[in-house]
Amino acid sequence: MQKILIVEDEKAISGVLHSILSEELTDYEFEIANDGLEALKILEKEDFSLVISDIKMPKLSGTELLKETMQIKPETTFVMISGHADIDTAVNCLKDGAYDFISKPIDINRLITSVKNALDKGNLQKDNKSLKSENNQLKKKVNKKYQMIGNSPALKMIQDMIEKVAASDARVLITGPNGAGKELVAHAIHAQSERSKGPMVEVNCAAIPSELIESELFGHVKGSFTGAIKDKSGKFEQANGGTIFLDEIGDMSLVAQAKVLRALQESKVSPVGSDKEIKVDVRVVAATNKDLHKEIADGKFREDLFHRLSVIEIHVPALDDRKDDIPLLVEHFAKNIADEQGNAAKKFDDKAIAALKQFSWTGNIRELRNVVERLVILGANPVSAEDVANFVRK
Ligand SMILES: Nc1ncnc2c1ncn2[C@@H]1O[C@H](COP(=O)(O)OP(=O)(O)OP(=O)(O)O)[C@@H](O)[C@H]1O
Repeated sequence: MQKILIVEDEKAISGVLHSILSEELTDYEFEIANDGLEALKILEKEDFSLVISDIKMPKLSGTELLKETMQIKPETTFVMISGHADIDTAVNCLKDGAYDFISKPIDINRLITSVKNALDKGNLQKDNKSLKSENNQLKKKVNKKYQMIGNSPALKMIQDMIEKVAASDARVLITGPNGAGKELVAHAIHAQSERSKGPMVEVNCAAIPSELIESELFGHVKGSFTGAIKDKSGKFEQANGGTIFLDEIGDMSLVAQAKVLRALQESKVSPVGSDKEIKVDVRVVAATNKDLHKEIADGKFREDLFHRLSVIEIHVPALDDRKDDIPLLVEHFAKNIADEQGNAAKKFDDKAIAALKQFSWTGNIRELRNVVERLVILGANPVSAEDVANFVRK
């Protein structure tokens, strides 16, 4: 039950306040202190939704009580009660953090309104605080999922770039071989940006047949082609206010590239079969494992689209080019796998790590994760170089 503290040296007044307010506010518990010092001792031990305090009191005045409480429990809401002579002091109390003051003789209606408003404000602040902390916890969880492990200079440079580009709305092209972490970079950019409040919509351009990509990206209206049985929104519209991640952009047909180019130039999309144009506010992040310069030279990728997409280019190097990241990645994956299985994480001894560093990782980090999982299941604890020799065929 939430509590209200009444601080008043005149027992007759505290008694009246108590009986009026306890009748109005049946959901609250009341406590009475006879002076500021007694109140401070109570406040040090317990939390109150509201303190209603007289200003002029022996031992510790209401003003001093307010100041002391703001030091230890700044979230406490105060309503001050002032005599005629101390109106100026009451106004100063507002500057020191009190919510309101009521002058004597007390007008009952004014008292009840002020107390109810003060309680509402306190509860709103509490809700706001708990929503903020819930939001922060969620963000931390998301950020953890897309955490980029490693301390090689290459990875540190990528992390630094992510931090910088996340603060902007610039389009980003992420390049690098399969399994190197391009998708992770895209998620990290979104998660660290202001747009993280909005959606992150992923499109795997290689997985969508070229005749369907336009409808997938921009939506369609009912009847615009066989199979369009109802209106459907496209991925650009779904990503409004957030980020669209165009994965494997190098595999998109030239026809689809032309349409994406138009959407990027105009920040508008037209659903298939409609002449309506929809304005969208979307940040575009694209990724490819192809060498787009070569694709352009071969006439397979539009140069104008390349320039639109690659305002910032982040290259994620192959794991073989940053083997220094292997020890931390192994430890990270071993811990993740143990968490998934509800076991304690297995250790890898130095020789096992050295053996893993000897390999060539053509499947990059994805392949390393699979190998760690195999070794965690099949190997001893700690996982040894013999385990690596026995269970990893490369
Ligand atoms: N630095 C890293 N730290 C931790 N995990 C990583 C890191 N880089 C990649 N991973 C993990 O490795 C796997 C492959 O990464 P991701 O899917 O981002 O690669 P990709 O380059 O997008 O691959 P593809 O081109 O095949 O789509 C994922 O499980 C990802 O979480």
